[in-house]
Amino acid sequence: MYIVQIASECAPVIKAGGLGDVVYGLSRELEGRGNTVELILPMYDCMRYDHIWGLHDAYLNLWVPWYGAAIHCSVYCGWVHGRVCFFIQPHCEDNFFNRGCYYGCNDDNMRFAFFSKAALEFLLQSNKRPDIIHCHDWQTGLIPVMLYEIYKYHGMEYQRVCYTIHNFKHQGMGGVETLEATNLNRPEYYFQYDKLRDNFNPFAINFMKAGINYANAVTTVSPNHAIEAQTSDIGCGLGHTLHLQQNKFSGVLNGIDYDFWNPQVDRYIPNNYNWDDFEIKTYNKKALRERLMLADDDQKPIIAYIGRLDNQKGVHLVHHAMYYALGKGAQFVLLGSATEPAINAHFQHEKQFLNNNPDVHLELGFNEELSHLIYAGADMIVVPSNYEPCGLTQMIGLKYGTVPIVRAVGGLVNTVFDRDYDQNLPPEKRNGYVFYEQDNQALESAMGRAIDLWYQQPKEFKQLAIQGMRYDNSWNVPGAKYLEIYQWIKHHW
Ligand SMILES: Nc1ncnc2c1ncn2[C@@H]1O[C@H](COP(=O)(O)OP(=O)(O)O[C@H]2O[C@H](CO)[C@@H](O)[C@H](O)[C@H]2O)[C@@H](O)[C@H]1O
Repeated sequence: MYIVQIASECAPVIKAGGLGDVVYGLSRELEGRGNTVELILPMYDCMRYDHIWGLHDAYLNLWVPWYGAAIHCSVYCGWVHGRVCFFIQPHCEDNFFNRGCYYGCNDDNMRFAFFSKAALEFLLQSNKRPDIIHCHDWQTGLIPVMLYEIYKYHGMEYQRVCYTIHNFKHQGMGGVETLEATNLNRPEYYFQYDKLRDNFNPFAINFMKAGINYANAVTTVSPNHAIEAQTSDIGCGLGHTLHLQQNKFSGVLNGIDYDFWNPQVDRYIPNNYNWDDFEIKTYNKKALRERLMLADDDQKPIIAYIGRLDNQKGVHLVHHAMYYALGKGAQFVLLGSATEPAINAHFQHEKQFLNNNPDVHLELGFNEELSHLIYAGADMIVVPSNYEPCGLTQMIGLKYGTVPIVRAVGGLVNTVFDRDYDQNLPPEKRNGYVFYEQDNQALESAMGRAIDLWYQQPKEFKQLAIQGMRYDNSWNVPGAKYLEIYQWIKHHW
């Protein structure tokens, strides 16, 4: 099959979070199974150009219709760790992707509406006719709309769309101007509830709702989250839309790329290891302590948090986890970045306050290399999310023998099984600790059990970590599931 992925991120060249990992990892798996896969991405000024090989011009005169005129774009092509990627660079005063950031601009909706339009225009003009267009999150929600309302009539009638939602919280809103800019026009048509009109704001069109209504198949990133999104407020107002479209909606658990996230071959960690030489992990722990200038004390476990610092991630519990760990005599390492000024200020303040404490380190910012050392060096990783569509950090933790302590939401439920209380799996299949409520006591109940096991029954703790390492969370199974979905939409629509 010929598959084109269209997204706003692809790790490691463009990565703000888990979306980037998934776009890269899934593409690699699909290619490994004999499919042709290409990616279309924005050409941001701030992406990691050092991860692109052989960047060359691929299509220099792409004219993208926009507001009744057209914007001149160049398309460049290069390899990102083996994946063929096309980068779209518009030449216009808006400088859509030369903003020094991936997201967070006031006109994000216009930036990505333009990107979606440009991606389709590139396919059309360069005569690319993939079997499947797989697009991701709100940034590309308008793609199936434009495909079926415009491009279908210009020679793209056989393309089918799979749309994957990684986070319902960010849906992308626009007004009449978005319809004008993209040449969709006809507000009286699109502003209907079964089309693009937002379920709550009658004056807005909703990009994600558009994607759900127009794509041939819609997925989210874990089976449990697919249920949550339809039946609770976690669908952020799209529950009803999903319910109406339930025949084409499902949850496919993400995988992680074991070429990149694998302690046996990871080139960012000083000592490679696996479950049969698990003791080597302690050298990474030592290296982590040295790197972050933590006290070199073998008698303490290291507990880590890695992730964006925002309300989704349960920041109040992240904060509590830090002090609870210290109170229990453990060390704590946090790697995270906050986009919200108040949350950023809070953790900056904590960092200063704890500056002289030899048992804690807060690294505020994005640091891919350091994240690998933390996964390899820590004993436990805490993921106390308010909601979590899938969650990759617990899966990476498992692979690195770093025991996850998670709240029972979203994909965390599908991947972490409580050592003491899981009812469905025998003890030798369990791999971490799970808590349910959103308060400090709930977090403590799980963290306390984990830390106590580390201190009191180290052999048992090691056994638990190794059981986690044996889990297969690779892209193997999810890759096959996506191919089934692609086949289904290719033959049934
Ligand atoms: N400061 C930092 N420095 C270095 N690396 C950092 C970092 N902060 C995060 N990372 C890395 O970014 C990734 C984050 O994965 P998450 O599952 O937390 O994704 P996120 O919530 O962004 O995305 C959404 O999409 C993904 C993918 O579908 C879903 O798993 C998730 O539930 C959903 O919220 C991991 O690879 C992690 O190591």
